[in-house]
Amino acid sequence: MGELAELSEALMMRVQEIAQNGAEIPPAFHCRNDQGREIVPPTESPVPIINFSLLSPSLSKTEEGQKELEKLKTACSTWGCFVARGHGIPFDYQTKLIKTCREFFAQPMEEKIKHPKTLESVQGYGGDPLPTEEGMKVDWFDRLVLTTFPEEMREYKYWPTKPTSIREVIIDYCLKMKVLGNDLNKAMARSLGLEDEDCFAKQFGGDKERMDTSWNLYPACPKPELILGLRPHNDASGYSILAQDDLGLQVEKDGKWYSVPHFPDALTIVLGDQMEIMTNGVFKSVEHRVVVNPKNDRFAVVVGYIPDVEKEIGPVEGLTKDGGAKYKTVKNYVDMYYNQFVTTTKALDLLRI
Ligand SMILES: O=C(O)CCC(=O)C(=O)O
Ligand SMILES: [Fe+2]
Repeated sequence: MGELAELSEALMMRVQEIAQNGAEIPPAFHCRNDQGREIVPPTESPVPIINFSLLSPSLSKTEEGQKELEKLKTACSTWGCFVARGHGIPFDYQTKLIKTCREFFAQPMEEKIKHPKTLESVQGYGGDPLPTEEGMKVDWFDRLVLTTFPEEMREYKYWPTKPTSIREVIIDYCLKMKVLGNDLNKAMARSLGLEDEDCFAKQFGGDKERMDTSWNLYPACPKPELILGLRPHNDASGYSILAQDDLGLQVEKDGKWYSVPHFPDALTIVLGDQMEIMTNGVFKSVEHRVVVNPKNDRFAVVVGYIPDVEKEIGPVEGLTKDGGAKYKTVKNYVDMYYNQFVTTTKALDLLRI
């Protein structure tokens, strides 16, 4: 078998199957390394919790509103992450979303691989290629990745049709996240005291922002101390909005791993590299990873909120007054990020001035 064919075949094998077969965990998954960092449990985790409803512009002059904006600024600049409650997405709606995600992954493999990820694209159903050579390490998860907005970027060949509601659920949820993203862009600008509260929205491209969605399944694993659902990484997005059905996400701060607390009604916002660039380093792109549960499968629906690929982004004017720009401008950072992924130099480091 040729190398490419072998790799394609490997792409077809899924972590879910390995977990269901109950076989030994292949050594390629043995990649957990806590890097000597203490792990702070969720019950003691100080990861900030923001009440989104208090970020509304109508409250920004009130004491409560001011306090929450201040909290948002501290969360984004010291943690690069926060848990959002009071965001207005009904709890039933979120439950339905996660249910559809579970239904998708519960289908037989023949159904799911009708729209597989290919070697050319990160879109479709798949995950990390299973190793084809010695020393390759892989994460313990399967995922469905799709670009949902702008509409003209959709490639329906990667979009599943079952369960029957799936396309509608994906689009409708991303539309809701578009509204939330718009509100968050404004709130972040207000929290930084920027004159133009649309400065981030403009960088995202107005209505042309890109939104990628990733539906992640982390099968239960009897040996969570050996493996990672997702190895430490920073997101290439502006920020990612996560709905999860369980604990597992950890963020790095001051050399420790902090477990992100889980509330079924909450969404977690993880700041990516492009928000760090746009805020001239005031907000922080946060390193994060996922640990796996020994008993239960874990599901997460991630929406990457990303600047328009045609748009040049860079530090916003109001944040370069003292000391100038710390980052170069860049277009289509996501591609740059993935091109750098296999090297030792991070894409963000190439843009630092
Ligand atoms: O599953 C999670 O909680 C995090 C997922 C994540 O970090 C990602 O998809 O980039
Ligand atoms: Fe991530």
